Amino acid sequence: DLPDGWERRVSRSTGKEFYLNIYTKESQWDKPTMAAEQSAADTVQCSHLLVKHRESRRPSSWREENITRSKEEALKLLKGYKADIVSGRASFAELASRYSDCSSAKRGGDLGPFGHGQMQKPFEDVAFSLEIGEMSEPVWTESGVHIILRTG
Ligand SMILES: N=C(N)NCCC[C@H](NC(=O)[C@@H]1CCC/C1=C\[C@H](COP(=O)(O)O)NC(=O)[C@@H](N)Cc1ccccc1)C(N)=O
Repeated sequence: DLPDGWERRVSRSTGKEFYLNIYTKESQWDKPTMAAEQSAADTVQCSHLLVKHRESRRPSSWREENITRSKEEALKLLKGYKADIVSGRASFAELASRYSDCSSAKRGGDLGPFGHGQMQKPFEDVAFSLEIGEMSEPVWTESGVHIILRTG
C-alpha cells in the first residue's frame, strides 16, 4: 500500500492515478516509496545539542580536546539533558550552550536556517519532519548524537 502521508487520487482530465502529499498538498505521478515529507518549507531553522563520543568523525570540541566517552555514555548524557528540558528544570539554549560539542553552543545551539543537502542526511530528515517548537528524539550522525529543536 502507500507510505504514510500519501493519498491516491484520480486525475479528472486524464483519468490517470496520481498521489497527493496530505501535508504539503503537493501531487506527483510516481507512486511514492517513502513517507511524505511533512514540511512544505524548503528551509527550516533549528537548534541542536550535540554530544560527541570516541567514534565521532571528529572526537574533539571547544569543550573537550580529546573526547573518549562511549556511544552509550553519550546517549545517556543526552537523554538526561532532554529530560531536564522537558521537565522545565533547564532551557534548551542553556544546556546547549553549556554541553553541546558543536560550535553552535555559543549561540544556544542555533544553527540558523538551512535547506536540503546542507546537513548530514539523518539530521536533515528529522529536522524537516519536526513541527516548529518540537524537539526530536536522539538522532545519530557521523558527528555524534543530537537532540534537535525546530525553531523556524
Ligand atoms: N550551516 C551549515 N550549513 N554549516 C555547515 C554544516 C555542515 C554539516 N553539519 C552537520 O550535518 C552536523 C549537524 C549540525 C551540525 C553538524 C556538525 C558540526 C559539529 O560536528 P563535527 O563537524 O565536528 O563532526 N557542526 C557544524 O557543522 C557547525 N558548522 C554548525 C554551525 C555552527 C555554528 C553556526 C552555524 C552552524 C555537515 N554536512 O556535516
